[in-house]
Amino acid sequence: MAYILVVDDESKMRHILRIMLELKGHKVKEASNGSIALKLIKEEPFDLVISDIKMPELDGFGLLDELKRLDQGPPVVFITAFATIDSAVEAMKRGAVDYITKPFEEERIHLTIEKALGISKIMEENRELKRQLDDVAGPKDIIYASPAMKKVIKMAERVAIKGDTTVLILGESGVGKEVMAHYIHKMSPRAQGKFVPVNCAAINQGLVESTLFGHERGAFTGADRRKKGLFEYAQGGTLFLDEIGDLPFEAQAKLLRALQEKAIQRVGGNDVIKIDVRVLCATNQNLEALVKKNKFRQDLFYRINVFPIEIPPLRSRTEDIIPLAKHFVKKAMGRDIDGPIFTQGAERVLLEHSWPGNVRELANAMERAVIMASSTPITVEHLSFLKPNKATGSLKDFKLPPEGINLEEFEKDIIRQALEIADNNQSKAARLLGLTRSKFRTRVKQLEND
Ligand SMILES: Nc1ncnc2c1ncn2[C@@H]1O[C@H](COP(=O)(O)OP(=O)(O)OP(=O)(O)O)[C@@H](O)[C@H]1O
Repeated sequence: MAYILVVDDESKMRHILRIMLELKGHKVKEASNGSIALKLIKEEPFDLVISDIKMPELDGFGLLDELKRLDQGPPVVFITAFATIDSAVEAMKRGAVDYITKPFEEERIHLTIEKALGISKIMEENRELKRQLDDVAGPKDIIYASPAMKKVIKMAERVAIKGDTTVLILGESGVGKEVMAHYIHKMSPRAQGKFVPVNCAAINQGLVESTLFGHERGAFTGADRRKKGLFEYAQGGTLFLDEIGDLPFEAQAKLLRALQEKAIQRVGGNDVIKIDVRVLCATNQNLEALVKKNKFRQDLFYRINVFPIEIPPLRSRTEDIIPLAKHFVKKAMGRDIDGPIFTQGAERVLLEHSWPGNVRELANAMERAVIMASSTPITVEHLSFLKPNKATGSLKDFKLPPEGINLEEFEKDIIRQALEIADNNQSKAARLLGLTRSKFRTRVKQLEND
């Protein structure tokens, strides 16, 4: 038994197919065009779609294209009125798994459907395998939805496969530079090797070279044993040099040599040790400005700036805020969550905050909100520590446009916004507008009556 969606603008055709399919024990739903079908497919788990090609609004090919974009739709079998090779070939080229011809031959239809259902099962198994693979090899924790991040990820994936290219990851503090470095490693041919992150700003200045390149016994006071550095430790894998702008000047020369010669020497040693390590760097400083101030070597800057990737601040990719926030809430609660995670008002507060500390600030805020809320949905109250920019009584930034406004509509809109932020609590909404609850109610009533 399978769940099949029949899409045709002719109700008679849908009816004939429904009867044929139901007699074989399948469950059937009908749609009269591609748009309706698409909506249903997003809501329900169909095993198969049988669709006409020519239909008003969204035709069969359009539906197929949309399903491909969803990347998880059921397989599609087309119905063609006349068995012209052309439309059948076009259908298969576009990704349909098969086609049936009108007038229907019952036996052939059932054979086609059995075959298509077999393909459906394989597609589902493939998806499951891919999910399992992602769990093992891929970082599933890089969350994004914004076009800006999609572009960045695409670039990262493109450079990741070039397993030796140095990448410079730029962006404000907390935007996810380390997460990105890890992602590049995981998507690269070095994924089986180690990912070794090191924060250049956090290493004791005097020990930077020894930390990165290792030292021989007796190289300096306290070096009572030979020690391997992080470059050797990362052999075959990826070394991530975070806050590269803070690397001391002398160590920069040594790093440049290591990158150019793919070899290092331990501090106090003469042996040249070959290294097979990809270096990824990150900074939130302006390296060019540091070069001008003679704080960063120009030659090293050119060497590491081969492929810069800039991660935009969270405030300029607002589409990422809610998916990230939901991810952090689930993480903080340690489980999946049924039902809404945020109220509408809470989402609005999250979207309106400017997130100067970027994703890190959002992660910390969600941890705090979960403690305050203890259960979902999280409301505006649980986010009160975010202190939204409070509008001043005079609305200084609001300028009356020369063509004027409709004051009543404006007031209605402000009241609607207040209710949204207050999660429909009238007292809270009144407070947001500096009104008493009774005055607020009178206003609302007046506007409703107008
Ligand atoms: N796209 C993302 N998906 C999921 N988690 C993210 C994402 N981006 C950042 N994070 C999380 O936000 C926090 C900060 O990220 P990360 O340490 O990578 O930032 P950073 O830019 O390297 O910061 P800094 O400049 O301070 O070193 C981490 O807890 C990280 O897991």
